[in-house]
Amino acid sequence: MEQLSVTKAFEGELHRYKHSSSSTSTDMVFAVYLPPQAKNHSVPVLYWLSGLTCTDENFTQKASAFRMAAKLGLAIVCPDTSPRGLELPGEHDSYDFGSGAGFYVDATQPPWSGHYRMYSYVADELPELIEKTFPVSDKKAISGHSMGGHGALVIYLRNPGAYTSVSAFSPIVHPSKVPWGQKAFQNYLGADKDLWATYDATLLIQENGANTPILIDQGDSDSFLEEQLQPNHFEAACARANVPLTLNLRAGYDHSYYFISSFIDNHLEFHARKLMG
Ligand SMILES: N[C@@H](CCC(=O)N[C@@H](CS)C(=O)NCC(=O)O)C(=O)O
Repeated sequence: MEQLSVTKAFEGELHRYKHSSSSTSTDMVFAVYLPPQAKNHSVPVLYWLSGLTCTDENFTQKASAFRMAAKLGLAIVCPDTSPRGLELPGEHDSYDFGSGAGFYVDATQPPWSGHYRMYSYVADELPELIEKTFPVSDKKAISGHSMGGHGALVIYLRNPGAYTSVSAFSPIVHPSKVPWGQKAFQNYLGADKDLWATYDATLLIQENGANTPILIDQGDSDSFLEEQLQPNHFEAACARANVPLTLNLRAGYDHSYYFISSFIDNHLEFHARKLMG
């Protein structure tokens, strides 16, 4: 693992690393914020998954999360949103597919299947690496934004017991039914709708339920709300499956990190209560 930087913040440290990933067969970069408590004892971890066009740096630079993470004693791990350094055909042509848009799935279709395996990377490889490298406990939670909110919900729902809690900002809750998800799933997963369903939070919760309350924040002035996000699908599925959901519709907020930074403290406190309770 190559250390790219260490930066002091709120008495803790933000580290960035590059490592060779067995999931993606590429180098991957991730960031980890270690709160000051990590100098004395192991701390729980929140995994943050970002959205389309992002790297690890959108959250670390724009979410304003580290003051609260330092207060709560929470580490935060931010992976990238896709493999990098490849030149697959069409990979860099659009903002909502390919680089910056791995959709947290394990692709089955060539040419993506050899590298675009972000589900395995985030759900399996990265936590294993984090837990053996840093002063963290095996208590973990997961959250994310938009495509990353989709990733957080899916990884949480497919791995019962692995995460103490899940939350999301502006998540793509029903990717099989909206243009962003359909484009990604068609290209990464092919035509098999049963396979699509294993990466669709609304269908997963209908099928499997969940055993902890879920927190979602959504801005009502988000320009993607009607076409891509449609949290009402997830809300209805949670009600049918008897899963407690807090869906905060926030008046006037858009899709940006200004929205995330306005409510990130609530999400960190929500996770800390479960991780440390
Ligand atoms: N208008 C955006 C659409 C993509 C977008 O809004 N991405 C969200 C996640 S879905 C984001 O977090 N962008 C980076 C940022 O705001 O820092 C673009 O084309 O770059």
